[in-house]
Amino acid sequence: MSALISLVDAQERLLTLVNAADTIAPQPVESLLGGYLAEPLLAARTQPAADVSAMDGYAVAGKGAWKLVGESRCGLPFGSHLADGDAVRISTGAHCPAGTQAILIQENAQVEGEILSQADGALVPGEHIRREGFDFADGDPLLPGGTRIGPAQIALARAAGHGRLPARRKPRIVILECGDELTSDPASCGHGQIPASNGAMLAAMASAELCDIVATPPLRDTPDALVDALDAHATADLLVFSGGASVGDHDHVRPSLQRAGADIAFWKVAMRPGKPVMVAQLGKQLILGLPGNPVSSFVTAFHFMLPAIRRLCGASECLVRPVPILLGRDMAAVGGRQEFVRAQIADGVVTPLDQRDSSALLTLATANALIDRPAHSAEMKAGTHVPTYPIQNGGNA
Ligand SMILES: Nc1nc2c(c(=O)[nH]1)N[C@H]1C(S)=C(S)[C@@H](COP(=O)(O)OP(=O)(O)OC[C@H]3O[C@@H](n4cnc5c(N)ncnc54)[C@H](O)[C@@H]3O)O[C@H]1N2
Ligand code: MOO
Repeated sequence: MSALISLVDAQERLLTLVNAADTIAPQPVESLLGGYLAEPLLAARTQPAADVSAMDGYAVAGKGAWKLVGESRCGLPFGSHLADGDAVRISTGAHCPAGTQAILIQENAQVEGEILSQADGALVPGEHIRREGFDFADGDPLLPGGTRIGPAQIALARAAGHGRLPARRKPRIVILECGDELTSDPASCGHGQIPASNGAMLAAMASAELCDIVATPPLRDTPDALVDALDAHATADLLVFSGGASVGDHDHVRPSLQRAGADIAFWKVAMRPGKPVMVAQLGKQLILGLPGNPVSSFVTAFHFMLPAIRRLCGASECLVRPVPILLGRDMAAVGGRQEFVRAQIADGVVTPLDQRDSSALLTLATANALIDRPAHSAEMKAGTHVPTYPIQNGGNA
């Protein structure tokens, strides 16, 4: 039970334990920002619904000069067709009347009274015309289920005729931080106490996903407090413990879970920081035990809590993939635990930060990336590409 497993095996194991939450009644598309499509998105209309102009100018039929016979505006299409020698004033996005052969852009046009002629440029048949359905047609499959819903997906869904979409119940995530030393009010720490900071950090990380988050006041380091917390939150989809994950006299999370009848899927992963991370199941409930050191909590939340929440929310891609970025400084060889090194990306180069202690929050808050150094990997020279996870961690963006 206490042998270290690799991160990749641990994540695979975790994701086999989690199912997406049930689907519920369709919800307004705008309310699904940050969620995932519960079903594939199909077009319920054709876009554009007719041939439309891509430029402001004139829709013309035949060779010029032309007689101006009307106007086609957005929302008010010209009601008739163009005969040879006819033209209509047209706006960007307006329907091209039947019979339109080309769009004469207004910069190249000359109008005298009702007569339009070409003053400049070339008139290419079909140019500046967006054909009916070139973006998508009614019934087309647009996006697969499990796609993340961001601003562009919201716009696409609406353009495709959907004001509401099937949705999933928001999973309920409860965050529990354990430690006799923790105080809720950072401004009033007694002797031997420190401000509780992991719970707020984990809740902030989880808030990137469309879930209901309950952050509780710090728990005492006692088995009774843990058992009471398990009872109190029995209906949550995911319980996230921070602290009490290791082997000390006051680390009660794993033994308390075992006593409560939970199955421990794994405890201890070959990673640094974050080794004592634990995943368990109690009935249908998933339980994560994250190590208390703040940077260990952050890194294990990044690799376990967020993927688990994404799976509950119905994501098809739950794991973030690292991107190769040019290394700014040599890095030493790595031992038996995969390392995640706080780093800064600037001007396309990633530079590791010196402080590696897993309690050092300042370095975490200064970092905008984690460099991924696989276990047993050799020394890396500056100028080579290193797998890197950009992290949402404040900053200017
Ligand atoms: N003999 C061993 N000792 C330790 C081992 C080990 O293998 N053998 N593992 C070390 C590693 S690695 C880590 S990481 C830590 C994890 O410890 P716990 O999960 O049991 O965490 P705690 O002991 O409760 O706390 C550790 C540290 O973090 C501070 N902390 C805890 N919770 C919070 C919070 N919510 N907000 C802010 N800070 C918090 C706590 O005060 C401690 O300083 O174990 C090593 N030990
Ligand atoms: O997570 Mo401990 O992760 O090595 O300080």
